[in-house]
Formats: sequence, C-alpha cells, structure tokens
Amino acid sequence: MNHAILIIDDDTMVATSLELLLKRAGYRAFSVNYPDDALPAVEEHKPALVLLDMNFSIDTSGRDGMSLLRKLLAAYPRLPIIQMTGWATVQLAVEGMKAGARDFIAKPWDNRELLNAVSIQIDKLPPGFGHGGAAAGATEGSEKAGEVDTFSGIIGQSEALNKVLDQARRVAATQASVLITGESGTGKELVAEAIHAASRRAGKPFVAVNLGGVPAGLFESELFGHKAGAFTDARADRKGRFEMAEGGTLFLDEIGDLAPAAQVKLLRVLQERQYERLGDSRVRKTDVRILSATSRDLQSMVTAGTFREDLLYRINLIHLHLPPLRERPEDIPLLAEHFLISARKRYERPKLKLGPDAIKWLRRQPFAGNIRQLQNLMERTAILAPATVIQVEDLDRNTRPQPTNESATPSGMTLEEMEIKMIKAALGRSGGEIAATARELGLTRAALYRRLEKYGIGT
Ligand SMILES: Nc1ncnc2c1ncn2[C@@H]1O[C@H](COP(=O)(O)OP(=O)(O)OP(=O)(O)O)[C@@H](O)[C@H]1O
Repeated sequence: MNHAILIIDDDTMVATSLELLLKRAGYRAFSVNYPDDALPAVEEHKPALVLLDMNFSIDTSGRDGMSLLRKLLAAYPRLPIIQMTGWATVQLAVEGMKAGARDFIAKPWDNRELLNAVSIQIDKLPPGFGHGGAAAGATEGSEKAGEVDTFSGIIGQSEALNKVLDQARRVAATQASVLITGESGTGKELVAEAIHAASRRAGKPFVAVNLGGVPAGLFESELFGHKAGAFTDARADRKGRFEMAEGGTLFLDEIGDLAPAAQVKLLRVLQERQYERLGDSRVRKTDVRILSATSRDLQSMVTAGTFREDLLYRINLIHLHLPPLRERPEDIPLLAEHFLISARKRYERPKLKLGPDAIKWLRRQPFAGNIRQLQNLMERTAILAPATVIQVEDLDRNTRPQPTNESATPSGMTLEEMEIKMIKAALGRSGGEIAATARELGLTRAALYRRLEKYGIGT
C-alpha cells in the first residue's frame, strides 16, 4: 500500500510541484497551505511523513514553521517530519532537528535528494505506521529493537558528551554535512566514524584524509586522483579520495589547514558534485557525504579572511563541538579504566588496576592533549608500573618532564621514540596488517596512517 505524505507549504506552486513529484514516485500526496490546517490534515490523512516548510511568508523568521513543528510533534511524537528551509535558515533547521525533526532539505531542492530523504524515512517506519494511522503509530513503541548503537565505543557519561552524541545520532541518518570541532585528541575522528557507521552509507567506505598533511602541490592528485603522466611523478593512474569514498563518507580532517587555492577547488567539487582526475578530461560524478573536523576556529578564520565563508557554509550544515576532557572530568575514570583494560591484555598484566587515589589524581589533571594524552599515559603506565596497583607516583612519573631530558620517559626514551617502538612492534605482530595494528594500538586506521607518515615507518 502506498504511504501518504502531507506537504505543508504556503506557496501553492511549491506544494503542487512537490505533490506531483511524490505522486510520480508512487506516494499518496496531499498538501495544505495554512499552518492552522496542518493538525486537522494529519488527523484526516494519517500521513506516514510530513514535509514541512519552515518559512511561511507571513513571517520569514521561520518562527511559524518552528512552532508548528513543535505542535505537530507534541500531538504525534513519532511522526517523521522533514523540514524544508531556505539557505538563510540553516540555523533554524538545526534547531528543528534538535526539536525532533528527522531531516531537512534545503530549498531550492534537488528532486533526487528529496525523494532519497523521503524514502530513507519511509524505510525506517515501524510496520503499520501511516497505514493504521499516524496517531496510532505516533505514540507506540520505542527505537527498533536489536539495533546496534555505533556510538557505544565512545566512552563517557558526562552530560556534555551525551549532548553531542545525541545530536550526532540524530544527524547520522541524514545526508547533512557535519563539521566536528574540538581540541586535538577529543575524539573527532571517532565520532565521524560512528556517524558513518550509523548512516545508510555504513556498507560503503569511510575514507579519511588529513588535509593538514597534504602538500599544496599534491592536493588535487590526493583528492581527485590523476592519470599516468599528468605530472612528473605520476607513473600510474591513481584514484583520489573522492573516488575511494564513492557511495560512502569522506572525512576531511584538519580542514582549517587547507590553503586558499585548495579551498576553492574543494568548494567547486562540493557544489557541483563532480570532478576530474588530474590530466583526465572525463567528468566523474561523486556521491559522498562530507564530514569535516578541525581544532581551529573557522568562524574567526572567515573574519580574518583565511577561510572561505562559502566553504564553511557547505561543510557546516550541522556543527558538533566536542568539549575538552578538562570540562568533563567525570569521564576520566571511565576512560582510564577502558584504556587500562586494553593495555592489560596487550602487555599481559591482567591484574593491573588503578588505586583510588590515582583515580582522584587523574580527575584533577588538565590533559591538554585530551583523551589521546590520557590513553598514552595509561599505556605507558601499564608498561612501566612496578606493582599491580597503580599509584599516583606511577602516573605522575609518566606525566612529568624528566629533569635530565625535557621529554624523556623513565625508560630513557622520548614519548615519540616509545610510540615508534610500539607501532613497529604491533606491526610486526600483525604481519603489517593496518586494521589489526590500529585495533591493537587503540587507534583509528587514519590515526595510524598519520603516525606512519609522520615517523616515516613503511609497512
Ligand atoms: N570518548 C572516547 N572513548 C574512547 N576512546 C576515545 C574517546 N575519545 C577519543 N578516544 C580515543 O582517543 C584517541 C584520539 O581520538 P581522535 O583521533 O578521534 O581525536 P581527534 O579529535 O580526531 O584528534 P586530532 O585532532 O589530533 O586528529 C583515539 O585513539 C580515540 O580512539
């Protein structure tokens, strides 16, 4: 049976063309032009989905759309609503998502994108929803049973982290570009991976590229690929990151480090959704979802003229900010425990545990390097602690700079040397297998690649 879709838009032209589009796609579509008619129309048609225009012309601020959204959700909490917004009201769209809307489409819309967004929501409906009536379906049931929470590997219980993760869960199912900000080591890449894994692109690749590490001259080749002979070192054809991520997600890490010329090239591809390999005139279409991350303040960079506003606009439909660890000390004991458990296995010290004072001490540390620093500290301590109960002194010794050599550890090695040693050892154990090595070290694949590149370690 065809699902019913209700369109709420005061522009009759828009409403009619949406009705036509949806009918052609096999839905039963209805529309109303006045906010006051919305609730009675839901009663009457029992839609499986509502397309709601947020900008009624009576009040272009979008307040009307917002209050109607809230009213609809108050009456039918489980009714899927897709908002439609103009570019100028992205902020409003984000507010709407927080209020419970499932997705949003920017006007003017792209037919394929709109139908895609509609079918994603329809596919998620519980059986009978929108047939037996929105009101019945709207109040029944909770989330689908048996669903894997792809965010469960992100440890922490602080309100600050949970708030971000809730937003991330909500936007995961949409196609929206997400910008993840936060200091180094706060888990931006981890969140990006979880968003990808929770999205309908999960079966397709997640490709990360560290834009800070790509030399300006290699930017196009790295992202779009090249044809053999395109430049001196281009000996063979090469796929770019966009091509590798086709159908999946492209994670643009350190996007704030992108040079102005590269910003223009990236923007063009994001706008046109097509690109050419260097030295190849064939135009390739791209279907990737863009997630970006940076520890920089892009808004200030826009003001200073070092980051393009139009690019920020493209990548920043949704903004998630990961708070530094010092602002969520309640997460520290859980994280420390989590890292200790994996280090215990790795270094075959199953009895190792944290003493109560050590936990208190950890909670007070500033952790400028955030979770990565805590992870390294637990790792080093697991190797070096003399007894099974880790004491404050064991942790402190591994944190404090040594008097003889600023960055030397008690074993005489610098942290970098130690990291290199650990990476090489793990690579040896896994026979050079990247995924297994990354897992063993508690790193993401991209983070491991970054380190291999940084330390010049070949696999
Ligand atoms: N909440 C968390 N639970 C478990 N592990 C975490 C959490 N947050 C971060 N980590 C771990 O900390 C390390 C750093 O995280 P990640 O690489 O995602 O940070 P980042 O913000 O992307 O850092 P950078 O900006 O330096 O690239 C990783 O090994 C990651 O697995």
